[in-house]
Amino acid sequence: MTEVSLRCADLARAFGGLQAVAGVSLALYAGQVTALVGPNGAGKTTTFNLITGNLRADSGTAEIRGKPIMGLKPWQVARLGVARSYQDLRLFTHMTVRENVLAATEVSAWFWQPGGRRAQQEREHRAEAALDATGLTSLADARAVDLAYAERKFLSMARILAAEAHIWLLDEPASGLDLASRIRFGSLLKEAQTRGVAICLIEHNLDVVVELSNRIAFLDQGRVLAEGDPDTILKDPALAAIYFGDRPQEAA
Ligand SMILES: Nc1ncnc2c1ncn2[C@@H]1O[C@H](COP(=O)(O)OP(=O)(O)OP(=O)(O)O)[C@@H](O)[C@H]1O
Repeated sequence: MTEVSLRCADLARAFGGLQAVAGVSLALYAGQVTALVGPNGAGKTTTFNLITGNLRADSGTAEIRGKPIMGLKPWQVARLGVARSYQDLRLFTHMTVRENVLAATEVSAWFWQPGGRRAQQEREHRAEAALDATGLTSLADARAVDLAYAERKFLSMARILAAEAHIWLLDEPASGLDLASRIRFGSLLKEAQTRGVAICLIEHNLDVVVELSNRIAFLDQGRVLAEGDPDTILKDPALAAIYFGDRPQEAA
């Protein structure tokens, strides 16, 4: 059986009267891509926020390789090996591409480590490798704000790579990418899978989901309605009706 990298159970979070996440249970496996699929407002990004400590859960549990993480701060979760990307990318727009990637390497620089030249060189080496893997080496000295859209998406991925995390939570990383860029993106994921990274992908484009994911967790109204292999989930007419906004109860 494949190793479980992250497991959460019964996660819940309300915003006032709105139950955004209503008892989500989910496992992410080493070397596998799990796609979180569901209509707008289903609770996908909020689930990420609960896992990463960006939001506090009202209830539920989560653990990384068996270590409980509920209540930890985002930086503490990051140090347990979770890297996360955002829909709005959250780059340091006025820093250079290289500086953006170097900043992401600091997550694994433990505060008691002697800094020293060697540690610095190791971080620089990781940053250069991430730039190379994402095709950004020639743009390393450009400011993030001056990059084209697809290049910004790849910069966000370079930051993930440089963090050397074993769990990646990616919020719509392929949205707006053309086919060639999507293929490049797909090969980054494949390479990470071979290294045992557990990847969770929020994705609206079902072609991308089929291309890249091993499993789907289908969310609706804060709940996982179904989980399984992409073929089975995407062929389910009831889920398709929900996904495309055609619920039977809304038809009247
Ligand atoms: N900080 C917040 N305060 C109030 N309501 C929120 C907050 N964050 C999310 N919500 C609401 O919670 C629900 C779930 O939002 P969430 O962003 O998790 O959905 P999603 O599945 O990621 O949607 P999308 O696919 O559109 O990004 C939505 O109704 C959203 O408006």
